[in-house]
Amino acid sequence: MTLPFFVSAPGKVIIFGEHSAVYSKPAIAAALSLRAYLLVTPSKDPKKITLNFPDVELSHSWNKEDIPWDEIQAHVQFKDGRPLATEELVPEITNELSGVLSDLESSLHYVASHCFLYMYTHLCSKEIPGMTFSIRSTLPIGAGLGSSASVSVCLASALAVLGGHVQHATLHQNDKVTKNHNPEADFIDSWSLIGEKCYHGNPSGIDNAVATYGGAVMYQRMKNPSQPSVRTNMRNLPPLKLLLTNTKIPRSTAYLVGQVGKINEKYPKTSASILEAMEHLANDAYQIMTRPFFGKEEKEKMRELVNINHGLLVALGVSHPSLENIKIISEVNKIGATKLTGAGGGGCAITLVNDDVAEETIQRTIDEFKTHGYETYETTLGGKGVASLQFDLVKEDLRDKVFSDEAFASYKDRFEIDGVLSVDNLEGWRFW
Ligand SMILES: Nc1ncnc2c1ncn2[C@@H]1O[C@H](COP(=O)(O)OP(=O)(O)OP(=O)(O)O)[C@@H](O)[C@H]1O
Ligand SMILES: C[C@@](O)(CCO)CC(=O)[O-]
Ligand SMILES: [Mg+2]
Repeated sequence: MTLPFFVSAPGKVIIFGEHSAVYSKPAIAAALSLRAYLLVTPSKDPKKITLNFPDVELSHSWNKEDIPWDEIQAHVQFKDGRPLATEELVPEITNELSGVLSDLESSLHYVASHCFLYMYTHLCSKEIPGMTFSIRSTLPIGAGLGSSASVSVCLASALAVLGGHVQHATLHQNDKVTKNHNPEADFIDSWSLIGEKCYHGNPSGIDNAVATYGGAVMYQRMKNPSQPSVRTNMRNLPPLKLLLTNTKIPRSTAYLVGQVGKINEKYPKTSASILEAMEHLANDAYQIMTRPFFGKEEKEKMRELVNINHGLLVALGVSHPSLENIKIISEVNKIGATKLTGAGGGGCAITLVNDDVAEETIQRTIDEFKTHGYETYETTLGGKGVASLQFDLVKEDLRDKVFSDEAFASYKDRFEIDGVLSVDNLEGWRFW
């Protein structure tokens, strides 16, 4: 195994169907150009595994010998010689890991470390020397844009490569279009879903699927968890002008998914009707988005569906005053239709911008958002999926800077990270 190397995976925006996706309804989502990057370097002490996750202020090391490898691996299931991503987390393994995690005080650090160790102990072995795993992301964290899934996909792909279950990515982006059957990406997707289970208990799998494969998809989890989810690629995403605005109100996806679960238990018939409405809505949107001609009438319908979807999410109790404020401001300025995106409760809203709005009006609205402390992102939809960057594939004069732990830790913001590492600009990135 040649170290160091990078992997990277995108965040996502759910256009229709968040929350209903958990209840096996279809949802439509697209990858973003905002991404997580994971750098794997050899540890000075080969017995040590270190996590450097500065975005969440986590820096932690373990002695590899302290991990109960034999006890954990006794519970690992294999299929075709590779560790199998199970339908549920194995409680005995979580229990074995709790001893190694006992010195992590904050629950955020505990969950992130558990997620790492759960995948590490399945995909790697005690024979593999210690390494340092450093993550930086250009995505806002806990804001509805799939930051947890992009991290899960990065960890799953890097650990699968280290464990010898998957080869480094080899495809140039243009080769990808022709590749329909992709067992290596499928393996990464299945393990990143395990990561998402560590983060929020009951994920639909849409976020990690988009982070793995990129592009835009209609996604549906099956009611029977042993059946694979259905993923329909939407190759020709219509030209949608979207504003993505972050309220910066922190929230947890696990909590919000749990709250919808409670509504579902308390009012099963009412909630079933809301979820069914969301199902029809995602199907209607899919029909409109895949029409060969996407004109004025289609755009108008999309905006109506955005408004209806937001209303249904409000009914499930996952909005927040700041999200309503973004909706009001965009309506007063008549820039387009707004809905929350991701789990809600804070985080981000998307605005589908009307075609005829003057650039000046959009800018004025963004400035108004700013006065409330909100941040609007410029990003493109249909971003590239999971990728790896090997040392040898980068131009010789750039290698030391690109793969330096110190340089990676020193980038001040997302612009500096992308300035060096962007999967669109730095030569050497390959895709699975
Ligand atoms: N850059 C990062 N470094 C380390 N951990 C991260 C990073 N980004 C995200 N995470 C992990 O993901 C968690 C946030 O996940 P959560 O699912 O709550 O939000 P999200 O994925 O951003 O939004 P949504 O699931 O609604 O799309 C963080 O608490 C952290 O554990
Ligand atoms: C809220 C949710 O639907 C989307 C989170 O991005 C949860 C999921 O689908 O896993
Ligand atoms: Mg998440």
